[in-house]
Amino acid sequence: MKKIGFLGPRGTFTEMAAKFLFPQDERIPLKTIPRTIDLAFNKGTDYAVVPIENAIEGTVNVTLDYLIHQKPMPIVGAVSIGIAHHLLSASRKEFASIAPKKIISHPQALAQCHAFIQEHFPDVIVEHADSTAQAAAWLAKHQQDDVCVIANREAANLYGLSIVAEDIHDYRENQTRFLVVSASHQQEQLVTKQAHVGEVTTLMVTLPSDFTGALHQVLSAFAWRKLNLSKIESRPTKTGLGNYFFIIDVQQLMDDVLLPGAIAELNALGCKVDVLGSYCTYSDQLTRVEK
Ligand SMILES: O=C(O)C(=O)C[C@]1(C(=O)O)C=C[C@@H](O)C=C1
Repeated sequence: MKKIGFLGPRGTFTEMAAKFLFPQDERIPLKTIPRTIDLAFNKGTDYAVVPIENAIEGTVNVTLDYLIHQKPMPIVGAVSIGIAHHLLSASRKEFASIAPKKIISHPQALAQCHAFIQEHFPDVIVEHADSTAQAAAWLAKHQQDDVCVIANREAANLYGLSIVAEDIHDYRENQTRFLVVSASHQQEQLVTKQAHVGEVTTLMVTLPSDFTGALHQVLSAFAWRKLNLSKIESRPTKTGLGNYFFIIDVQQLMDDVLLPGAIAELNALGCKVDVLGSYCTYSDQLTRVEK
């Protein structure tokens, strides 16, 4: 049985993702995303499952930055999970009669429900927790009537809280993509074939400084080879204002010809290229996106 680290406690969305990919394995809840990554890096777990991107709020910067700057590890898989947020209370009151002074949750969850909070509780104090389930566990312990948390149904059941408002995320199509990273395992077939929706190679490209049209030339190296890109994102190198690198997702696994050719072309332009992973992607929606 493998050991899977995830952002805990039990009842997080990350646990849903870990359970989906590793239903038979031992799942180990950890307090924060960095700690989850640390343990996999030190080979205390076989895999870490960490959130990377949300359809409403975008990249989970702490995951990307920590993986790049602190504990680099290959990405060996990714899974997208449908995300539904609910407002949870320790009391049994109806929505119309609650007046929370404070709403606690993970910053990503709070951001995904921003419009709901503004509309219904414009003066509420918003407090960050390490995860949605951690906020739910706190409320179950402290039983405060004037506090609500945002978390999922599983957390409501686990911690005995009631759902006072359902599906409070601001846009219906809410999904989060989670990465599976490992210091000890290669990419492998993680779940049943039906959940497999595609393949990705993630590259980190640092442009040479002061090179007019560099990004244009980088993109051309993929374009003329007909390599499809599904994401391009810039993040600061943390070496000075205005210094950025690019994270590029190419929609295919590493091959012998096209991707090595594109990388060689980028190197010739003076770019530094790191392959962060070449892996299969999965989804709980069970639909294969044909290329
Ligand atoms: O707090 C949780 O339940 C998590 O699993 C973290 C997390 C995230 O960081 O994006 C995961 C999915 C949702 O987007 C909200 C929160």
